Amino acid sequence: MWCWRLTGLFNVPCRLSRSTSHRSAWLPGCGKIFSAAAARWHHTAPESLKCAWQLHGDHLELRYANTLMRFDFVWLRDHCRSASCYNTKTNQRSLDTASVDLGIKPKAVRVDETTLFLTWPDGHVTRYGLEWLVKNSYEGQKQQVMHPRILWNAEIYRQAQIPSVDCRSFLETDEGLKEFLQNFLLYGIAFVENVPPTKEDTEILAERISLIRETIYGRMWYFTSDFSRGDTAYTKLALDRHTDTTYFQEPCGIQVFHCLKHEGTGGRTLLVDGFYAAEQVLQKAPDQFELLSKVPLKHEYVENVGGCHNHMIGVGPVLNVYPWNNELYLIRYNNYDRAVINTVPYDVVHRWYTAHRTLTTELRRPENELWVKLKPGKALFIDNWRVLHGREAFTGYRQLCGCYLTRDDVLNTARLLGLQA
Ligand SMILES: C[N+](C)(C)CCCC[C@H](N)C(=O)O
Ligand SMILES: O=C(O)CCC(=O)C(=O)O
Ligand SMILES: [Fe+2]
Repeated sequence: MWCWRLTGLFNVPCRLSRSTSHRSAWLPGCGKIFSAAAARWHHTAPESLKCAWQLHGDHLELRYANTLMRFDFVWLRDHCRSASCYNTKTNQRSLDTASVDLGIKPKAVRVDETTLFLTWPDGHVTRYGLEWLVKNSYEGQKQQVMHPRILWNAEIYRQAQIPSVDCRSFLETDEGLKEFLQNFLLYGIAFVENVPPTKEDTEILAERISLIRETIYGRMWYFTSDFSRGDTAYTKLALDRHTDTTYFQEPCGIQVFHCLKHEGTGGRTLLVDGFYAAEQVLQKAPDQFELLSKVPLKHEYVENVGGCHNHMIGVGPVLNVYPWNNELYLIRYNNYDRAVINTVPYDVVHRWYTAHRTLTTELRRPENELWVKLKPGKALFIDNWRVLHGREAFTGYRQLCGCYLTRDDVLNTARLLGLQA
C-alpha cells in the first residue's frame, strides 16, 4: 500500500544529481552494448542467459538477476574478501587501498553459476558471490530504499490504528520493543502507555532503545512555562510546527516527550509528517524540492537569559536526500530558529522563498495535522529528522519531561532486532 508513495521520492529526475546524469548516459548506451558487441559477451553456460559479463578498458560489465552492473577495477580489487584482504572476525578491511595500482586490470576473469573469479597481475585471486554483487553494486543499491516508511496525513495515520505499546512489554520483552521500533521506523512517531509519570521512569524507557543525547538543555529535562531558558518553548504560547535543534550541525535524531502534569486548558501537541509534505512538493514542483535540498541555510540559537549563555549554529539544507536515489532522510524546518540568510545570492533567495512557501503550505494543510493531548503515563517518541511537532497555547500549570536520543543508537537497536533501519 505504501510502496507507491515511496517510489515517487526516488524516481523523479533530479537534474543536478549525479545519479541522473549517470542514468541518462547509461540507458541509451546499454542497447548498443548488447547489439553491437554481442559477440564479446561471455555467458555462464551457452543455454543460460542468467549471467553474462564483458571486460571493458576500465571496468567490468556484468548482467545477473535482471541487473546490469558496472564495476570499476580498483573497486573490484578493494572489496576483495580473501583472508589476506578482509578480516571476517572483525568485519574490517585489512587491505591497504592506497597500495592498489589505480591502473589495475584483472589478467583473467571467469564466472560460474554462482561466483565471479578475478585473477590480478600479481596472481592474487578475488572471488565474489553473484548475489553479493547484486546487493552491493551501485545499480542494485539504487533500486533499494534505505529506510522503508509509510508517509501519512492525519487520516492515513488514524486508519492504520497503530496500537501504543505497553510499558512493561516495551521494557521486558523483545517482541514489545520490536513492535514499538517497527512502528517508529515506519511512521516516525510511536507511543508507550502506562509509564509511571516521573522523570526517572521516562529515562528508563529512553535507555531501553538508545543512548540519551545530552545537550545544552541537559540530559533528561523538565520544562514548564517559567521562562527559565530563553526560548518560546518555556512559555504558554502556541508553537507552530517545527523540528528541534536545527541549529546543531547534526540535529537531534529523536525527541521523547512525557507530560507529567497539566492542570489547565489547551496545550495539545501537533504532529505533521514532514516527508509526506515534502513528497507533495516533489509531485507538484520538483524544481522547488530540488532547491530545498540544495540550498544550505543556517539556523541559530542565541541565548542570554539568567545564567544561560549559548550560541549555536547549524548549517544545512531544509531537505536532505541521498544523492544516489533521491530518498529523503532529514528535514530541518524551524522558522523561529532560522538564521539570517547570507549563504545564497538574491535571485536564488527569491526562488528559495517560493519553494519554502510551497513546503509550508503543504505542512499547514489541516488534513496533514495530527493533534494529540499528551497525558501522564503516555510517552511519545518523535523522529526529529522527519516529523514536525508543535503545540497549542495553554493555561495553567503544565510540566513536560523528556530527552533527546542519539539516532545511530536507536537504529542500532532496531537492526539488532532484525529490522531494516
Ligand atoms: C525540548 N526542550 C524544551 C528541552 C528544548 C526546546 C528547544 C527549543 C528550540 N527552539 C528548538 O526548537 O530546538
Ligand atoms: O510544549 C510542548 O508541547 C513542546 C514544546 C517544544 O516544541 C519543545 O519543547 O521542543
Ligand atoms: Fe520543539
